[in-house]
Amino acid sequence: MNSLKFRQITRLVRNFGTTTRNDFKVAVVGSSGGIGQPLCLLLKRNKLVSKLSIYDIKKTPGVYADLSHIDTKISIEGFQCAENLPAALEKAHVVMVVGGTARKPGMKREDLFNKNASVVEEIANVVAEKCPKALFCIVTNPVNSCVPLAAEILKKKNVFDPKRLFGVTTLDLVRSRTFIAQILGVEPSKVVMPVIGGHSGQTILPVLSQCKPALKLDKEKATKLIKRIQEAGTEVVKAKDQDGGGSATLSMAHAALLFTEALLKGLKGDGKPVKCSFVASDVSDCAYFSTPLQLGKNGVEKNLGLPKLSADEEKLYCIAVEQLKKDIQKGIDYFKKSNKDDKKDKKC
Ligand SMILES: NC(=O)c1ccc[n+]([C@@H]2O[C@H](COP(=O)([O-])OP(=O)(O)OC[C@H]3O[C@@H](n4cnc5c(N)ncnc54)[C@H](O)[C@@H]3O)[C@@H](O)[C@H]2O)c1
Ligand SMILES: O=C(O)C[C@H](O)C(=O)O
Repeated sequence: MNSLKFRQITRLVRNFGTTTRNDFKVAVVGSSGGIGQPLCLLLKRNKLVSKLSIYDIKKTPGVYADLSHIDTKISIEGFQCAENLPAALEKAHVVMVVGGTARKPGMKREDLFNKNASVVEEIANVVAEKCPKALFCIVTNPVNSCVPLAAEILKKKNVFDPKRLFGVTTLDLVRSRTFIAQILGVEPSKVVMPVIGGHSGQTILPVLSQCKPALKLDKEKATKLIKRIQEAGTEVVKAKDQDGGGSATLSMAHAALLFTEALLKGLKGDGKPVKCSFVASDVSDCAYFSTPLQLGKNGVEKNLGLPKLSADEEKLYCIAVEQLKKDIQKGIDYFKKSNKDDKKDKKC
């Protein structure tokens, strides 16, 4: 496909319907994928978005053509090929990264790092250059290592702002609400509970003691519920094995939409949205940790800190912290190694 020609076509269409009250450009990287496509559909229907920029290394023309027929005012531009990534991200207010490889049964999220680190690296470099003030959100796994890697790249370029880099953990919240609502027999929207830590196995810590409405479970049932939330991603991976493979896509697109909406409301100054997300913080012994965040015009307005934990949750917290430290270090080590290799290349 001729990427330049494609860009020219999209430029023509881009000006269709530009006057919305919300002037926000959202860029989706990995827009042709299992998460990317439904997420773009949801964003193309969202009133807080005025421009949707889609980027992938493949299938963009088809996804673009399809989305561009949807009769909403939101303008859309489509980009393919690495050389067009800067144009895709230019002036974006929110960059949502859903590109990269997904798990297959038997794999842990950590196993994806070798493949996905280079994707995050590439995108973080362009974010640093083209939209350093954007709210930069990473869905790509392993979130626990990809976020620290992106931070190192932004730091190297002197544009790191801890208020603007997010690991998206919203799916853990979405799942928790669903499972708890089933237990309590209430509407999922009525369930409010922090899920802290990271986004992988035991680093996912649902704080059941803080659940509203109150959840009164005996220890065995509470342990079972926590395990189900921590392993929910694997539950989907196993179920999808019979159907071509992959991990959660539809529920993740929904979760990414919820998170994007909260960010845009914050940017707009519309209320005081609160969401948990994996960010640089000093609330724990880890350099990055997910806690409830109040969002605002500059991203994180206030880190609401660690919720009160029960004695059992304190134990789970310590396990999460120990694992997270390793995951975070993996991201930092990758950056160091990749930088060393860069320097070596230059000498040659
Ligand atoms: N944070 C979470 O809660 C969560 C939930 C579900 C999935 N994920 C992760 O999201 C990622 C994507 O999952 P999926 O199911 O959509 O995968 P997928 O394979 O269906 O789609 C990935 C897309 O990324 C594109 N891509 C690959 N390299 C790229 C690059 N350099 N630049 C731009 N696009 C690129 C591919 O072409 C593909 O279209 C995986 O890493 C998965 O583990 C995270
Ligand atoms: O489990 C995965 O690999 C994808 C994602 O992190 C999830 O929680 O569904």
